[in-house]
Amino acid sequence: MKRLDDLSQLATRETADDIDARRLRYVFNLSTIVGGLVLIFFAFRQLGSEDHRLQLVLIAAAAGVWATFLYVRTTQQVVIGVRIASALVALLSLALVYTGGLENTGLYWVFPLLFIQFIYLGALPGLVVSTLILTATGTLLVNSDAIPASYSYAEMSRAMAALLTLMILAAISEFYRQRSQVDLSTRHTDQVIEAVTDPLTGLTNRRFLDGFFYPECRRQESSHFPLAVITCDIDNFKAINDKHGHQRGDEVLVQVSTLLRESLRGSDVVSRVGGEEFLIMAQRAKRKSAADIAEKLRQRIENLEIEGLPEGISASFGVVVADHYSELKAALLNADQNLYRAKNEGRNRVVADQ
Ligand SMILES: Nc1nc2c(ncn2[C@@H]2O[C@H](COP(=O)(O)OP(=O)(O)OP(=O)(O)O)[C@@H](O)[C@H]2O)c(=O)[nH]1
Repeated sequence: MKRLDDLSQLATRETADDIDARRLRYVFNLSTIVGGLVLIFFAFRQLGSEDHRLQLVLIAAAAGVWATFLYVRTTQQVVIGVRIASALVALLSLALVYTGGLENTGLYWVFPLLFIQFIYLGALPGLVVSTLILTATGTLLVNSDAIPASYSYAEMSRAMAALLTLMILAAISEFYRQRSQVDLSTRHTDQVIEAVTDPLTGLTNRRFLDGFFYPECRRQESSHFPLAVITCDIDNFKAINDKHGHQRGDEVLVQVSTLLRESLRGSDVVSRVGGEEFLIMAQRAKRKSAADIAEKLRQRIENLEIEGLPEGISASFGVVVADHYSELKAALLNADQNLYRAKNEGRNRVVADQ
């Protein structure tokens, strides 16, 4: 199970989380840059006005969103940036309702600003923040005599009803968007796991090595190297199949796979890379311990008791240690050559580079 957890982490890393984080980053960048420009545009349109309150609000909001944009550019803290932007947008919404905005159109601008809360925060936090904004807006409108803006009763009641409807629709839409994204990501993860898992033994396969493990070795060189590359091949497997049948042969493969998996550390990678051939990658292993690991495995396979196979089985091993990622390709070839030598020298043995 642990193996599958590791795989699922690897499989999801490039998909759901990253794609959604990218979506949020794009929306944040676009909304803060364009939003700031729109605010400045309206602030300039207010130049002639005697009341400078709205102008100040618009300029302060533009400065705030641009500063948040710069903060995210330098720190890469998109989630914090989005929360700050959400707070600024909430304050701007209330300031527009309070001042009345340009020619008393403040209430209309609350619509897009409320919608942005859902894009920034998602369904539930968006609902909480927009409920607070609507409550505060309602409070200001109930006390409309005490605020500079002047709205008619019909305008206020229609705006509140429409805002409430928008909030509910936006929450439902965002909720289902998030849910379908989780569904898609789970489906994708399942497909990736299936593609990189050998169906007979449950071990990882060559696709896992090529698609995930080797790239990970390149990215995180220090946590993988020195890397012991151990090739393992069951001896005379064709004879086992011929004598005991293909099904018994399959059982041998399953038992050897379980033995390999259980004999190694959770961080070691065990893959079935051919019919009766396995590739083991022991991370941060020393030259001597790599050969010892292979020898331990050889002995355990030799002592494995398999029902209906009284003569038992054996396996040959080729071992090489790669100190750096640049040596990995050559190490894989050399490990194969060592395995070939082990077969030629009589099988049931370990051949390791000194
Ligand atoms: N039961 C079973 N057999 C398989 C599977 N995949 C490959 N094989 C068989 O494994 C056998 C491998 O035979 P060879 O490559 O000649 O190797 P070997 O007999 O083990 O001989 P050495 O490797 O030289 O010791 C072939 O007969 C394949 O048909 C599988 O999934 N299940």
